[in-house]
Amino acid sequence: MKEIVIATQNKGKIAEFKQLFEGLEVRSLLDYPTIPDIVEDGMTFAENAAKKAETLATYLNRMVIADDSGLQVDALDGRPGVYSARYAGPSKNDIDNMEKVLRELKDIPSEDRTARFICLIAVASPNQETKIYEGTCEGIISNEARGTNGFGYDPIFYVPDLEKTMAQLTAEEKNKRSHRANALKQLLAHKEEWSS
Ligand SMILES: O=c1nc[nH]c2c1ncn2[C@H]1C[C@H](O)[C@@H](COP(=O)(O)OP(=O)(O)OP(=O)(O)O)O1
Ligand SMILES: [Mg+2]
Repeated sequence: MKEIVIATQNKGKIAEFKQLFEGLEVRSLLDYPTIPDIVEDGMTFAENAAKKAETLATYLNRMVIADDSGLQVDALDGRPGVYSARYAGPSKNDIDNMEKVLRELKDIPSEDRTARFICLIAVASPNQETKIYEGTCEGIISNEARGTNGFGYDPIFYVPDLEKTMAQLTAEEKNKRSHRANALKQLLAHKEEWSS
């Protein structure tokens, strides 16, 4: 079976990529525990995605993809943005991160709680220019957490046309419309750019 390597330690992302890349063997940083942590010090999702993909591609001497993603809330001037994973502190706690967002939006009415998930996927290969693909997914920040599927900010991300939070969707439903699925569609639509 053909395999794809994804430079991520996030179990939620890994589970989604396993479904999205149905038929491929998906490997991740969890399969290479001796590789040192990759510091995400970029100013943009694209920089962080490229750094994660390039670091592991150099280390393994093969093609690697990486996903840098996060939540952008309009009423918070785009925060948590690139700091989504560590929004409430270095422990990267999903519950604390969601509580912080809900607290900051406490007095904001629902029509002003617009937000989007963003996903940048980088494809890096040794001695090749790194390619970047983007996907987004629009929603509203709910007043409270609802649902237990997915990961990260999914329980507070309400999808208006489905009248559910992302965490109330099945994995199949999320994978049809998520920022990650949309970025992957772009990647697959531009295969000629990176598959040489
Ligand atoms: O579909 C999603 N549903 C809910 N939340 C999401 C999603 N996609 C990203 N997110 C949030 C989680 C985390 O707070 C941040 C990603 O941060 P990000 O640095 O890309 O990932 P990470 O540090 O968890 O793992 P890694 O860097 O090893 O891939 O955005
Ligand atoms: Mg990260």
